[in-house]
Amino acid sequence: MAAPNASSEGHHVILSPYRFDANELRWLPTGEAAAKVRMSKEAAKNWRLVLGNQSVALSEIRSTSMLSPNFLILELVKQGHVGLRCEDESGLKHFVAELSKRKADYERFEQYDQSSVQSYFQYYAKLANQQNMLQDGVRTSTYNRAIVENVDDFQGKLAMDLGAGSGILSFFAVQAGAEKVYAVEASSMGEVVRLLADANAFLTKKIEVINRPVETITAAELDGKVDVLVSEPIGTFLFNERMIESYLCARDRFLKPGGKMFPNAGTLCVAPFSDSLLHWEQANKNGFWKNTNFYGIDLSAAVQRCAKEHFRQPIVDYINPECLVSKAIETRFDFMTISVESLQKIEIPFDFEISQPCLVHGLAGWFDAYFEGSNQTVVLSTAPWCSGTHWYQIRFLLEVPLAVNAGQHVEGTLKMEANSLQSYYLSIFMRIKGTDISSSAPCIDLKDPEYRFYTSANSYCPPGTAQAAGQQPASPQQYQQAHFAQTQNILPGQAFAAQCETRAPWVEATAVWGAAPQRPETAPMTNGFGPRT
Ligand SMILES: C[S@@+](CC[C@H](N)C(=O)[O-])C[C@H]1O[C@@H](n2cnc3c(N)ncnc32)[C@H](O)[C@@H]1O
Repeated sequence: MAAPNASSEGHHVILSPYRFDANELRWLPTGEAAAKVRMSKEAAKNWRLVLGNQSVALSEIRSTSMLSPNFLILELVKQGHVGLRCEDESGLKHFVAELSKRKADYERFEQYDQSSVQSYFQYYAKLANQQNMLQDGVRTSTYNRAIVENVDDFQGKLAMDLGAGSGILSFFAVQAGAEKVYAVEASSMGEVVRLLADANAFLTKKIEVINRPVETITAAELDGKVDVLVSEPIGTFLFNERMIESYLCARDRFLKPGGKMFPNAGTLCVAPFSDSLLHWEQANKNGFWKNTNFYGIDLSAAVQRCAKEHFRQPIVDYINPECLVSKAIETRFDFMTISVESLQKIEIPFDFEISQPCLVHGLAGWFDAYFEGSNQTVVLSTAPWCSGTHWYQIRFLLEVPLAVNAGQHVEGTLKMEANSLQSYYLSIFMRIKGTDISSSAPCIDLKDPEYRFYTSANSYCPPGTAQAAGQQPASPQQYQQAHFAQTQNILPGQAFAAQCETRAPWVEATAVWGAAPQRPETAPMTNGFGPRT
């Protein structure tokens, strides 16, 4: 489909090829070459319809159907550009400003790479993938508590469940006393919500399924604004999938003033970590490309590129809390107030005091989600010291680690930039405070993580967490021993390069701690949107 176009040429606004409802300034990204223009007869006097180089005042158009005394409905079925022209330039400016605001909502999925959108909804259309989320006991039970234990926010209320999936949060809302729940689901999983609701007598009349992206719903389709919005729009490192933007869009358009959001806030947490084994694993993944005689071809020219490729990948697995070498910093995002625009570029400055002499190999991250209800606050935490979830934790690696002594500070910034793959590119800059010794990770691709929990026998398994098939946790004690053997003689600010040669022996020793890696029984399913596995 062609890129959306709403350019202003003089007094013309050209809209192509979207269906367009001028009265509500509503865009439907259907790709149909037809336009629907709806506005009051009064407003229509000032507007002209432009088709190619012909234009006609809306009020003069005869081939219209009158749906109500107040609205003029015009259906155009011709191919090509369809537009409006206003005689009054200030009116046009106002129109264009409003249009741009509304356009952002309706084009949410148009702005993305379409193959990304397609695989995204295909993924969620499968029961197996909904089941994975439902069976994340920490996630589902926390949502359950947050909803059913905040009865005052649901009793007799009108609710919306954005991204209903199998419908579970809609059903919890009814259990908490909601009068009616709009279960909004863009994928064909909407059919399952209906199926399950009709199979459970207490749900059937209380659930209304809207099987479309929330961005395409109009207020007129609802009984009114809702009292409470529930959603699980959370991807890896909170923001992968960019579904929180749809959550904010639903808030702006459908939540009553003073209404509640479940969750109402999220915190992103980052802390520096030291994990030489992980770094070594990644640094050595380019081994194949060192081959100088692969069927007579020297592959080694690709070695550097291969290393960069692996360091661009965030590592998703559980983190042994002992790897963290400073207290985490938390950045709170208040879903009740933040804007979609504020999520396009996120910057997290940091200044960590390092607790022990170590190599800092990068930044570890996780998130918490808050449900601050009228009856009680419930927190869904994915921190390394909490029970594991399907989000695990995440680590962003520095290709060249920093050697830091206890008490030194590491300062810098984590930057996140939204991209058209419904995800983010991240960059990290870290410097030992008061020195010019720094390291950076310039382009990390949040959409393309390595699910190390499934690929490395060295991946950590927190107590009480079911291991992936074939996984053995590395011993934290042995790990720490080896780690400190490597790092105890580091001078303040000494660059890592000098340490490289001393690394291999103990890493080899640690590599045999676990059982030999085996393929997990079920290979992780992924659409590239985080460990929904
Ligand atoms: C993470 S799943 C959560 C499913 C379910 N609420 C649960 O907690 O088990 C997110 C769901 O939101 C749907 N979704 C994502 N963006 C959407 C949008 N803009 N409008 C409607 N549904 C959306 C996806 O298809 C997916 O089923």
